[in-house]
This record gives sequence, structure tokens and C-alpha cells, in this order.
Amino acid sequence: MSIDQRIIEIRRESSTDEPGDPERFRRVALTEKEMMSQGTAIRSTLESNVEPLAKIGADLAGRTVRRVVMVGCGDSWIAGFGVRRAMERVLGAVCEPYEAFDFANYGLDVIDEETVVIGLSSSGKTEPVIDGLKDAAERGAYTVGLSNTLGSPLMVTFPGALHIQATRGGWPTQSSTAAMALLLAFAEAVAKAKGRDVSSLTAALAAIPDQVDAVANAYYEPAKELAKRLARAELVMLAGAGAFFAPAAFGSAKLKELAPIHSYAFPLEEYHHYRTQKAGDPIFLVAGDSESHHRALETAIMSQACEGLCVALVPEGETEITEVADVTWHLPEVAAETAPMLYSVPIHLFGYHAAVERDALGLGAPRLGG
Ligand SMILES: N[C@@H]1[C@@H](O)[C@H](O)[C@@H](COP(=O)(O)O)O[C@@H]1O
Repeated sequence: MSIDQRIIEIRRESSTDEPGDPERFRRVALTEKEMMSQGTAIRSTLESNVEPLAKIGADLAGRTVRRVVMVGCGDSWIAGFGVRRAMERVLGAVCEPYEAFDFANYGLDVIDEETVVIGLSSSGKTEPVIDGLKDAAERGAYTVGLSNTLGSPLMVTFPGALHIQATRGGWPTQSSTAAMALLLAFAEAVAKAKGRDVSSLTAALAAIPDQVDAVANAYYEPAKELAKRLARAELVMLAGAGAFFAPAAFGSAKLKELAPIHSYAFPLEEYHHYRTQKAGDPIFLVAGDSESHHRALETAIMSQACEGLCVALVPEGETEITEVADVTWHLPEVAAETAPMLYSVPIHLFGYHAAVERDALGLGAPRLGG
């Protein structure tokens, strides 16, 4: 097979990085619709899965669950980072995201009947997810598929798979936040069946659809304004600690796919272990909790010292980071369990607007030498 044929076979994307590529902008427009209706997607996902989740709860009620592994690629991998702690707290078991190729090739050695493996794929056709889930089932693990595509290989191969009521015509936004909600609802159902207290998680899930929509509406214009300001940026970094790594990583994925510029995300602390930021580099700090506040403040200070540009996402009422950062977005009070979902929304919006604003300047992907 020629290299040209192999490129066609390997490439997953139908769009290109060329300025104004119509296929990319068709999907950018769909992304806007999907990111602005995330509350509806989350609400219907939760409502429609009550029964299948109760069945899973009944299956697992008497079974020891030592470990829950969440397997996926891209956003479907990142989603696990945003919910692992909330799931661990309610289940009392280790919960970990695992990149699907790595899981299928290196992660099966200690999978057993006391492990639950959840395979996430929005399209339902990402092969490493299906391969890993099949092999885990053979080793005795309890397996669950999650997808928003009915009739997809994942949902057909695993008949008990849960359906995420979201679309992904653009790049993932609502398919990821609804997947996170469903992962939390899975933990809620299993913990409840095991007689554990789930009241805090139940309240958090009930509130999140409206909270997400309110933030999307409130941040549409601020995200556009910031994207105008940063339209010529060729690299954007994003950092968050713990579960806030997820919004950072989702944001980086949007910038790489929609804008399309260079971007990378890392756990907050890692900023301080290299000379990470250079003069002029923008960095988003996702600092929605007290655990990360102090280190995020130090990061904002360092950003100022190296003449970077710091955009901070912090809770309403925060003043210290606000004083140091170049731009601060204050997010309304939200439960710890669902905060990573809420903090993802303004960053989705920034990714969308960055694509539009870059296009208005006739810019596609950055290219060495201009
Ligand atoms: N470019 C897309 C990503 O946006 C997506 O997050 C990932 C996982 O997709 P899925 O969730 O369908 O398995 O793969 C694709 O290549």
C-alpha cells in the first residue's frame, strides 16, 4: 500500500487546518449549537438512564468493586479525569481514567472480577476502546459501554451499553459533559445500591443542567472578546489541578481541532517544574477549588513575572488570583462533584470563538516561517 493510501486509511478527520476550510467550519458551526445546549443534553442523559443504571446497581450491589477503570480516547479519555475524585468518594474504590490504546495493550494484567471497566466512545467506533473492553470482559471484569451513537459497534458489541443523549456533529462539547454526568450517575446508582450516602452527589447532578446553561449564556460574549484579543496566538497552555485538569485538557483539544493552533494542557503543579511559560504566552488557569488556590496564585504570579498572559477561572468572590491575573472569569458556586463540568463550558466557548476570530484574520494553523 502506498503512503498516500495509508494516510487516507489512518486519518480520522475529514477537515483540514487550511484557513477557511469549509468542512472544518461546518463542524465549527455545529460545535457552537452543541456547546450552547449542554444543559439539555445532560438533563436528558440523566433522565433516560435511570432504569438501566438501577439495573447496573442491582448487578453490582453484592459484588466487590475494588477499582473502576474509565477507558477512552480524546475527550472520552479526558472525561474520566473530571469525575474520578467524586466517584472515588462515593464508591470508596479506586477510579482511574486510562487512555484506551494503553489500556488495551498494557493495562490488562491486573483486571479481574473486582474491577469495573467503563468504555467511553462518543462515536462508538473507536477500536482501542472496544478491544480493551472485550479483553477486560474475558478476564472477568464487569464491563459497561457509554456512547451517544445508537447502533455503533460499541453499543452492539456490549448490549447493556448506556446511551448518552448528546450529539457530536461538531467537536466534542455536550457529548463530553453529558458523559461526565452519566459517569457520576453510574457511581451514584452503584453506591446507592451498596447502601452508601449519595445525597450530595444527587443534589449536584440535579442542579448542573441549569448551571451549565447559565454559564454558557453568561460567558458567550466574554469568551468572544478574549478570542478577539488572542486571535493571533499560536500556542495556548492550560493548567488545572486534580479534576480541573479535565477542563484544561478539553480546552486544549478544542483549540487544536477548531482554531486550529498549538495547545497543551498539564496538571497545575507541572508548570513549576520547567521554564514553562515564555514572554507573551497565554495560559489558562482553571482553579475552582480551595485545594488548588494557593498553587494557582503562585502560577499567576509567575505568569506575571515572565510577562505571560494569565486567564484565570476561579469561584465567584475570589480576590487574590483576580488581582494578579490579566483576565479573570468568576464562576458561580457549584458542587465539587460537578464543578469540572461547569468550568469546561467557558473554555469550550473560547475554543469556538478562537476559530471564528482566527478565520476573520484569514489564519489557519500556524506555520514555521509564517
Ligand atoms: N478527533 C476526535 C476527538 O475529538 C475525539 O475526542 C476522539 C475520541 O472519539 P470517540 O469519543 O468517538 O471515541 O477521537 C477523534 O479522533
